[in-house]
Amino acid sequence: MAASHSNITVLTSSQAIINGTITPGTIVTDSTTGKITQVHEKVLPPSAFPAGTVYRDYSPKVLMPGLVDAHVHLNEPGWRTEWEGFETGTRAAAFGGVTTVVDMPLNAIPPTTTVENLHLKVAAARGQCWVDVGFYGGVIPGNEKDLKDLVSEGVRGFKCFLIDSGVEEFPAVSTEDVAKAMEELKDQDTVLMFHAEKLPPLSMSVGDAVLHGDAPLAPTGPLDEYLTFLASRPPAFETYALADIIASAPIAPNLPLHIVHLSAIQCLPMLKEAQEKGIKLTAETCFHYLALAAEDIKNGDTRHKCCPPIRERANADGLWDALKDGLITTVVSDHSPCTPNLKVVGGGDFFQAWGGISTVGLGLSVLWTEGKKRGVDLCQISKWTSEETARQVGLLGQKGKIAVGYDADICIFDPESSFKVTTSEMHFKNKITPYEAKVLDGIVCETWLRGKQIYSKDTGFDETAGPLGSLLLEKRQQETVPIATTLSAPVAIEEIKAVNLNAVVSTVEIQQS
Ligand SMILES: NC(=O)NC(NC(N)=O)C(=O)[O-]
Ligand SMILES: [Zn+2]
Ligand SMILES: [Zn+2]
Repeated sequence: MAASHSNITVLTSSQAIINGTITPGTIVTDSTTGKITQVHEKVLPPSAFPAGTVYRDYSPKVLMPGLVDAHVHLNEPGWRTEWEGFETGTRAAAFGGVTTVVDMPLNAIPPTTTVENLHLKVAAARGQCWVDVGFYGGVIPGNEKDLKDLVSEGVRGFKCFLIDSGVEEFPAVSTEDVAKAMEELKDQDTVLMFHAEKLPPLSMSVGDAVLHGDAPLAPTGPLDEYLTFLASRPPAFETYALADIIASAPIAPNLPLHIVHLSAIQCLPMLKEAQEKGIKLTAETCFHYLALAAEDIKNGDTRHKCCPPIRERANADGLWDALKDGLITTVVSDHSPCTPNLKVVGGGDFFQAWGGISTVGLGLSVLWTEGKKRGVDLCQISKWTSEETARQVGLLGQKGKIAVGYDADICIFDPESSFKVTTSEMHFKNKITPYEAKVLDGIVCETWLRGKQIYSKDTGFDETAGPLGSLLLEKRQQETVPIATTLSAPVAIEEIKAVNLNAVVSTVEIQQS
């Protein structure tokens, strides 16, 4: 009898993030269906479950939903697999309690701009992923007729650039191209996302500088000085792009629009006003815009180069406030690595170095380290990095929450410990990140994917089971109301055992063996 319940595992702790609060919690998971079958807002003893049930008490560590990192560049297939790949990128994710990543359409060759190209990407990913992986499609000039087919094939949204992307096979779109994409997508269940930096027109003044043609602002100081780089991508690039997006929004009033990696706080009043007018516009920001500041970046330290740039500390303060107010809803990594020779180059020339920061898997600790100084709790962090990111990519109902019927993706987090970031904490392919040698608070002790432990701080990755990640190619879904809800009222032990044996969760039936 005992062996028949080996697919059921009970995770319990005096601290769990359930229904948006930290509470004692017990989570019953089924590794056969991969689902959470019961959630109790209290610590239940092993005797509450049938003999043979695996039972783990993690008190006082925090049981939280696995993170959904809605913005990573895994760069495979093609020659930039040297920069990152599915195996290493998703391993790094699992290390950091991230159980789902969504891969950006650019940097791989070919880019994910057609169904054929998506199929190549999916073939490259299969069997390599330690966590679940979804895919974005890309909008480039002239591919509007590919977009609906990409929706049908399960892309979780689309990204386009309003400025040079840094890679030639993924050109920027014009306002007219955006209009065409919006026409195609206006009745589709998807999201259109923008790299929202755009060059204002000729001789529009930007701060002290005046723009010339469509070239980015020419450097006005030494090329290895961070402030020279910062000044070359001013907030006006972001506000100008945002104004353009807002002006186009009426073309597709039902289509969700989303700003990726928002950096400049000057965008915030515009975002607020657009949302108040009923425009379906959301924004994400990144770990590095919240935790790093221009004042601290040493000249020549091109590990910090990304676009839009990391701005001053006062800017980070404003981004934190916008998160707390719910104006910005998500925080992602924008993990966009490259090889060291392209990142630290030309004696620290910010204009030659690749733009992109390696963070996947470090984000939870980065956010906790900075957030707790600012009075932020783990529930808020979890909302920004799990629940809301899952919603953003159409996975809410399946990912991003500890709730019955959801995938049993769990991160076990110890907020009281800290660690120094060394190469052994960097599981991404190229061990180069601005967080190197920094001490971060909060350690991910274990990561569980669909009811199975895939990573443990003590025993490492489960190499025997191998990468267990699935590719998320089913169509986007809205949140569904699970059949069973969290049980918070006192429940008799016999009743729990009965539920455990007979649980039917959403449409998935638990198999009895
Ligand atoms: N080609 C890129 O990976 N670009 C990325 N680069 C950054 N953020 O610096 C991005 O998301 O725009
Ligand atoms: Zn971008
Ligand atoms: Zn990106």
